[in-house]
Amino acid sequence: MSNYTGEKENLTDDLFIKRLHQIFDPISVPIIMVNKETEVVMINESFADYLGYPRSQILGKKVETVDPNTRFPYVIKNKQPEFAHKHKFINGHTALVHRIPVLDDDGEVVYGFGMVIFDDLRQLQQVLEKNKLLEGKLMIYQEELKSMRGAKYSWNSIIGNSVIMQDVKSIAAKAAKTDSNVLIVGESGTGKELFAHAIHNDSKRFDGPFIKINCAAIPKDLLESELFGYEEGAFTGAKKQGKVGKFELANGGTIFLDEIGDMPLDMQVKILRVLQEKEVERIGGNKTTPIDCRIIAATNRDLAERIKENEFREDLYYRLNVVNIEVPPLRLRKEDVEILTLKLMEKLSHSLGKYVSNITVDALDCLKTYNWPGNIRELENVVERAINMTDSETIEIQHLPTFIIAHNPNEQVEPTTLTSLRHAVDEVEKATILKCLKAVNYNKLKAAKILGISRTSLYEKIEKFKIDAE
Ligand SMILES: Nc1ncnc2c1ncn2[C@@H]1O[C@H](COP(=O)(O)OP(=O)(O)OP(=O)(O)O)[C@@H](O)[C@H]1O
Repeated sequence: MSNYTGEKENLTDDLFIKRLHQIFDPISVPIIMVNKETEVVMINESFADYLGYPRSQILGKKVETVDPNTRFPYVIKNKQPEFAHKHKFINGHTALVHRIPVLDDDGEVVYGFGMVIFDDLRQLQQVLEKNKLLEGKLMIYQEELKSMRGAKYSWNSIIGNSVIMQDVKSIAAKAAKTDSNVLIVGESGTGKELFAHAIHNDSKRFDGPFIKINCAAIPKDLLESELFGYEEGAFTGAKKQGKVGKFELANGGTIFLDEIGDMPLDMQVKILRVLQEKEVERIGGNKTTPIDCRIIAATNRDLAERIKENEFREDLYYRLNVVNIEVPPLRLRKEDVEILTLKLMEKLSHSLGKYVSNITVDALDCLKTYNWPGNIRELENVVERAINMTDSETIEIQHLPTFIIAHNPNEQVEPTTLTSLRHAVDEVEKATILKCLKAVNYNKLKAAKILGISRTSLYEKIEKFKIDAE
């Protein structure tokens, strides 16, 4: 620093000005310096071009004579800089300029420094418009990225008013407020993933990423690179630029290890290491990256059993199972079937673009007595199928699959008896049609209306059941 002041003091004024020109000429931004008498002592080529005069005609002249609108006299008098001021030049251009007084050690003005930061305000306008557009686009991408990386579901997405579900939700809500690892257990299709999303969304990490990996769906030899990533050229077939692993992607947020019970033992060891060391190392890499992410794991396997069979590491189990959430199967909360069915009808009607809002009591009773081995996922499928089957706004019993209609909760139905059950249904159908035909004096149009089927379909059934309809 002392060098800088010392050197400047040794320079003659002429040399100093020469140096300034040498510095500012190569710069394409218009720059000017005036002395305290507002005489131009330096003007770079860019500024001279901008004003449209040769430099020799400007140097040494009072700046007011070159540019009558100049505010340099005020800046020098008031010793106050003006930043990004709008200025109309004699050449008719409106620009944005800085004017800065240069003070000596005693605070007295020695020079005035000026530069044009935008030589055409229309350009600035365009830049601002472009920026606005880019900001808008950025917001859309950020939203998209959030929905791709983020957790979609909240507590409201988890439908169920049964006491058992209320209890599970309240445990999960408490877990959300801690930063402990969570293990969610329950049969397939019970909504474990919904719980994982809701916990993340209600946690302090809600703003961070939510990264899901299904440990059972990814081939064993790819799982490691999915979880930990790899460096360039780590193995044959590796992407040139390498790959970021799920743990790194989840940094600052939550990683959801779905189907953890199916994770191979060697990978369990590696996960345990990440949990203990809180850092990951990419395959083929030689540096570790610190990781701050919460783990939510889920499984439909009996982990205690897997531990006994030496298929799951006990130490990993304890690390993951800090908070345990057990999502009950649907058969243990049959009181939720009605609300779930209605909400699913609403949701699926919307996505299928077919408005179906009612379900008959018979059809609903049938759903309530079924045991739902596939849980809510199965109910979702059944409701979707029924919406597709119905021609009205109502789901009726005949829109449900036969295996649900045939289900008898008090009796174990053997597959072989299903034919006779179907036969029984046929018998009931035949008797009902016959009764109806008799009641309307064999008027087929009236009978079809009462039975809620088309005339063609009635004729087909008369034919099928060999009913004497004359
Ligand atoms: N309580 C619920 N309310 C509304 N929808 C639910 C509920 N539980 C589950 N679902 C729906 O059921 C389907 C299965 O849920 P989810 O994938 O969360 O189950 P899972 O227990 O994680 O299953 P798996 O063990 O097979 O991965 C999803 O479409 C989900 O939206």
